[in-house]
Amino acid sequence: MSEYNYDVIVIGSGPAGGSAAVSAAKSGKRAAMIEARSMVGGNCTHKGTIPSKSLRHVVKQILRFKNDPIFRSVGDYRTLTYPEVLSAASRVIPKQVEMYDAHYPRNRIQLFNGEATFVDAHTVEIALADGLKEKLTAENFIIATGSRPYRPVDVDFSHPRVYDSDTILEMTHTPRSLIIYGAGVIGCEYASIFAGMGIKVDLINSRERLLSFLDDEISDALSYHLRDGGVMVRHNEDYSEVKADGSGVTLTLKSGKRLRADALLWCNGRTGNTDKLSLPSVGLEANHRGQLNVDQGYRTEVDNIFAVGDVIGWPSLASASFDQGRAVAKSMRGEEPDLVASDVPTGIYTLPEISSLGKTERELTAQRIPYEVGRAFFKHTARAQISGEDVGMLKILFHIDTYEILGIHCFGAEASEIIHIGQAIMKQEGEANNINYFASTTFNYPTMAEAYRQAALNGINRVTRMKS
Ligand SMILES: Cc1cc2nc3c(=O)[nH]c(=O)nc-3n(C[C@H](O)[C@H](O)[C@H](O)COP(=O)(O)OP(=O)(O)OC[C@H]3O[C@@H](n4cnc5c(N)ncnc54)[C@H](O)[C@@H]3O)c2cc1C
Ligand SMILES: NC(=O)c1ccc[n+]([C@@H]2O[C@H](COP(=O)([O-])OP(=O)(O)OC[C@H]3O[C@@H](n4cnc5c(N)ncnc54)[C@H](O)[C@@H]3O)[C@@H](O)[C@H]2O)c1
Repeated sequence: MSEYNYDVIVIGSGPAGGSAAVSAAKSGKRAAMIEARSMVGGNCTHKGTIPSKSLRHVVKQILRFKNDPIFRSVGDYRTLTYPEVLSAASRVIPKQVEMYDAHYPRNRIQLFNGEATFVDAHTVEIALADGLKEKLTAENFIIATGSRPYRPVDVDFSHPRVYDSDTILEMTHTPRSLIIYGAGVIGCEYASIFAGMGIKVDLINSRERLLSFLDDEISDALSYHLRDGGVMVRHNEDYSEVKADGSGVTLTLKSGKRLRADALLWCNGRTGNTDKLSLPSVGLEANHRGQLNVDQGYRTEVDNIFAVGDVIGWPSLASASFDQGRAVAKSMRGEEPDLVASDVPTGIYTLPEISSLGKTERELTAQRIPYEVGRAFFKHTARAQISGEDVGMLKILFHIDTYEILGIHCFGAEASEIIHIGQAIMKQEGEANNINYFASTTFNYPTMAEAYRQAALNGINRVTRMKS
C-alpha cells in the first residue's frame, strides 16, 4: 500500500487540470481533483472562453438577422436586451459542465469540491462547502488553478457600474454606452460583442496599435472593422482615475481626456490564482503576476509539484491548456512531454474573426528572410458570396526560393477554422511544407479552401513574374 491517499492530486478543473487528471488516470494513476467551484469546467467554462464565445455567437446571429433583408421579411427585428442575449448564451455552460462531469466517475477520479491549500509538499487541506476541512496526501500535485482578472486597487469594482470580464456576465441591464479599458484580446472581443448589440463603445488601448502581435495588415483590418462597427478606438492612453456615480462612470486619462459612459468594463491584465494555495508552506513563490515558473516538463522548483495552464503564464489559452494537461501527465510518468505549446495558433473571436499561425511580415523582414505574399479576398470566393459573409482575407507568407510556408494570417468568418487547413501543411516536415500543395490539390467547391488555392496562385504568380 502506498503511504499516500493518491498518486496525484490535481487542483483546478479547467482545461489544463481536467485533461491532466484524465490523462493521469488513464495511465493507471490513482487521481483526485479538487475544485473550488461547485461545478467542474474551470473559469474557461464559467467565466472565460465559453460564455464569451456563446455571447458573441448570439450577437453574430442578431447582426445576421438585422443586416440580411431575407430575415427581415420573415420576422421583425427588434433590439434585444443584454440580459436576453446573456440568457441565450448561457445555455451552453450546463452542457459543457455535464460533459466534463462525466469524465470523473468514468475515469475513477475522485472529485472534491472546496478550496485547496498546501500544508506541506505531500499534503493539502480542503475547505469544504459545509465548513468542514479535510486533509489529503499525494505523491505528486498538479497546480492548475488558472487566472482571474487583475484588479488595480484604485478602481472600485464593488460599484454596480464597474465590471471586469467575470462580473460582466452578471450585468442585469443594457448600457447605452460602455468604456472598455484594455484593448487586449478580451477587450477587443467584448468591444465587438457590445458594438454588435448597438451599444456605443469606447475602446482604450495603452499601446500604439491593436493586438500588436498580429500581422500589421490584420491588426489594421481589425481597427477598421471595429471603427466601422461603431467602436471608438483610442491608442496610447493610460488611465489616471476611474470615478463611478449613480448615473455613469467617468474615466480620466493621463493625456487629460475625460470619457463618460453608462458603465465601464475593465480588461487590463490577469493574475494567476496562487494567493490561496499557501505556497510558502511548500517553499514556492509566485511572480508579481501570481504565476509559477516551470521547466520543460511543467515541474515547479519543488520536485513533486507541477503546474499547467494560465497559472504558468503564456500562452494562457484554453487550446494550449488542454495540451499542457496531457503533457504534464506524460512528464510525471518520466516520459518526454511532446506537446509543449510552441506553435499555438491564435484564434481571436472578434467580429470579424481573426486567426494566425507562424511568422508575421514584420518578423520575417526583421530576420531578413526573403518571402513573398499570396492573398485571397473572401469576396472573391463562391462560398463567401453564397453565405453572405464576404468580409475577410487569407494571406500566406512563403519563402521565395523554397516555397516553404512561413506564416498564415486570416480574418473573416470562420477564420479560426480556416487556419487549420494551412496548419496541417505547415506542420509537415521538410519539403512537404510547401505552398504548391494548395495550387496542386483539388478541394471541394464551393468551400473556403478555395481561398488557399487563390492565395497560393496569387503568391506563386508573383514569384514567377519576378524570376522571369
Ligand atoms: C473572457 C475570456 C475569453 C477567453 N477566450 C478564449 C478563447 O476563445 N480561446 C482560448 O483558447 N482561450 C480563451 N481564454 C483563455 C482561457 O479561458 C484560459 O486560458 C483557460 O481557462 C485556462 O485554463 P486553466 O485550466 O489553466 O484554468 P481555469 O479555466 O482558469 O480553471 C481553473 C480552476 O481552478 C479552480 N481553483 C482556483 N484556485 C483553487 C484552489 N485553491 N482550490 C481548488 N480549485 C481552485 C478555479 O475555481 C477554476 O475552476 C479566454 C479567457 C477569458 C477570460
Ligand atoms: N480568443 C482567444 O484566444 C482569447 C480570448 C480572450 C482571452 N484570451 C487569453 O486570455 C489572456 C488574457 O487576455 P487579456 O485581453 O486580458 O490580456 P492581454 O495580454 O491581451 O492584454 C490586456 C491589456 O493589458 C495590457 N497589458 C498586458 N500586459 C501588459 C504589460 N505587461 N504592461 C502593460 N500593459 C499590459 C495590454 O496592453 C492590453 O491592453 C490572454 O493571454 C489571451 O490570450 C484568449
